[in-house]
Amino acid sequence: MKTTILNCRALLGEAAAPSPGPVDIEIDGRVITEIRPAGAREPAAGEVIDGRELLIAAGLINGHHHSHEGFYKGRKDNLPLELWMNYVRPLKPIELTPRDVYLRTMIGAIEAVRSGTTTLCDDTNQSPRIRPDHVEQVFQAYEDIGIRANVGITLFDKPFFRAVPFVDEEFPKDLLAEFDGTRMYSGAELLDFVRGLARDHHPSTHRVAYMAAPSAPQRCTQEFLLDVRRMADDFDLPLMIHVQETRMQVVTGHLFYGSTMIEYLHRIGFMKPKTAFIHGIWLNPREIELLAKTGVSIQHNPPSNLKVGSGLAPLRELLKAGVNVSLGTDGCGSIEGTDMQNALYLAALLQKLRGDHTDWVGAEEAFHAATMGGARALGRDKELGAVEAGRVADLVGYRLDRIPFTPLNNAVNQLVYAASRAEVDLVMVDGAVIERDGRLTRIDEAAIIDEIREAHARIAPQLAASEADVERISPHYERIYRRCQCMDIAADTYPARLSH
Ligand SMILES: Nc1nc2[nH]cnc2c(=O)[nH]1
Repeated sequence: MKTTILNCRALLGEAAAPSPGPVDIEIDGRVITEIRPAGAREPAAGEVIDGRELLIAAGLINGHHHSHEGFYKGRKDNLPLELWMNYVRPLKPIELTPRDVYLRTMIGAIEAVRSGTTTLCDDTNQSPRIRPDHVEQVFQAYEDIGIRANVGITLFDKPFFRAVPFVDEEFPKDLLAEFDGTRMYSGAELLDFVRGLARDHHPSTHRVAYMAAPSAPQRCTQEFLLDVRRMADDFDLPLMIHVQETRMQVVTGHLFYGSTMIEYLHRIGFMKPKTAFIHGIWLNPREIELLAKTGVSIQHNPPSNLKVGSGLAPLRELLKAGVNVSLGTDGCGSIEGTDMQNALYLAALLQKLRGDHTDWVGAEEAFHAATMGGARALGRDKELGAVEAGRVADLVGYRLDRIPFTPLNNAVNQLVYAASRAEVDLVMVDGAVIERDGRLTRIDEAAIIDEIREAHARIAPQLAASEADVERISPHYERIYRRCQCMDIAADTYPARLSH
C-alpha cells in the first residue's frame, strides 16, 4: 500500500533539518521511499494525506515506561524514589484479570500515541507471579493501538525490599520473616519464560517485541545478571536496566560491591552496546568514560527524575564524552503520564540550571535524544529515528496552523518549547496511520476509558490495602534512607567494616 503526504514541511535526516520548502513524502508499505520538492510529480496511486498545514517529524521514542504503574497514577507526592517505590510494588499480590492488565497497559499507550510517540519501551513488572495470560495482554494492547513497543518483563531474583543496605539492622525480625517469605519466581524460571518471549516476539520481525529488562544491579544476584546478559547476547536483544538513579544507589553500590554500581557492572563484563542504563543521574567522570568506552547509552527521564527528586543527569558531560542519550518519561507512578512532549520540554529547559550557557543542552539536542538517541539505544539507528528515504515510516505530523507554531521562526525550538500534545495531528507507525485529526484510528478510546474507570473502581480497595501494608515498612525504610543520605559518596572507598 502506497501513501503520499503532500505539500508538508518536514524535519529531515538525522539532523532534523527543516526542509527548505514544502515536500511530498512517499511511503511504500512500511518504508519511506522518496522525499521530493512538493508537486515535482504526481503522487503514486494509493492514499494521499493533505500535508499543507503539517510539520512532519520523526516519531518520538519513549525509552522508558512501566505499564504496571498505570492504576497508581496520582496516588503519591513528595516522596523520594526509595520511599515512593514501595507503593508501586505491592508486598502481597493484587488480583487482576487479564483484561485489567490490558486496560492498565492502554493507560500509558494512549497518552504515548497522543503525544507523538511511535516507539514505547515498557519494563513491565509482573511480580510476584508471572502469568502468561497477563503478559499476552500487554503485547495485545500495543498490537491493538498500533504503536511500536519493546516490552521487557522486569527481571530480578532478590526481594525488592532487600535492594537497600541495612535491612537486617533496621527491620524488625517479624517483618523480615513475613516479607522474606513472599513467594518469588526463581531466576531460572523467569529466564525460561522470557526466552520463549524472545523467540516468539523478536524485534527483527515483530512490531511489538521483547527486550531484556533486568531491573537493577542491586535487585539481582551477580549470577542472574550475567545469565540475563547472556540471554540478551544470544538473541541479539536490546537490554535496559536502572542504574544510579539516586544518591542512595551510589551508597548502596559501595556497600554491596565495594565500588559504584557502574564500576561493578564493568568489572563483571556487563557493559556492551545496545544496552541502556536507565536514569544514570549520579555519575562520576570515570563512569562517564566507561559508558563512552563500552557504547552503553544513558536513558534520561526528566519528568520522573524531578517528581521523585532524584536529580539532574549530567547530559552535557555525557554528550561531550560521546555517550548516546535517549529520552523517556518513566511510568505513571513516578510521573503521572507518558507525555513525551513534557519530557522534551523538561530535557531542554532543565539543563540550563547547570554550567555555563555555552554548555547548555537545548531543543535540538533534546529532540535528537528523543528520536535518534532512542533508536541508537535500541540498536536501530539505521532504521528508525529520522525522516529519510529508506527508513521506516514512523512519523508524526504537528499542526502548523496553531498558535505554538505561529509565527514560524524555528520549527525545532517551537516544537520543543511551545507545542503540546494538542498539536499532534497525525501519527504513523510502519507506514500505517494510528492517529489522525485527534482520533486514534484503531481503538475505541472512549469505550476503553470507561472500562479503565470501572476496573479502577473495582481494584481501588486492593490498592488502599496495599498502601496500608507499605505503611508498616515505611518507617524502617525512612531510617535506612536517612542513614544513607548522611554517608559520604565523594570518597572512592568506604571503611572496610561497611562493605559486604
Ligand atoms: N523511577 C523508577 N521507577 C521504577 N519502577 C520500577 N523500578 C524503578 C526504578 O528503579 N526507578
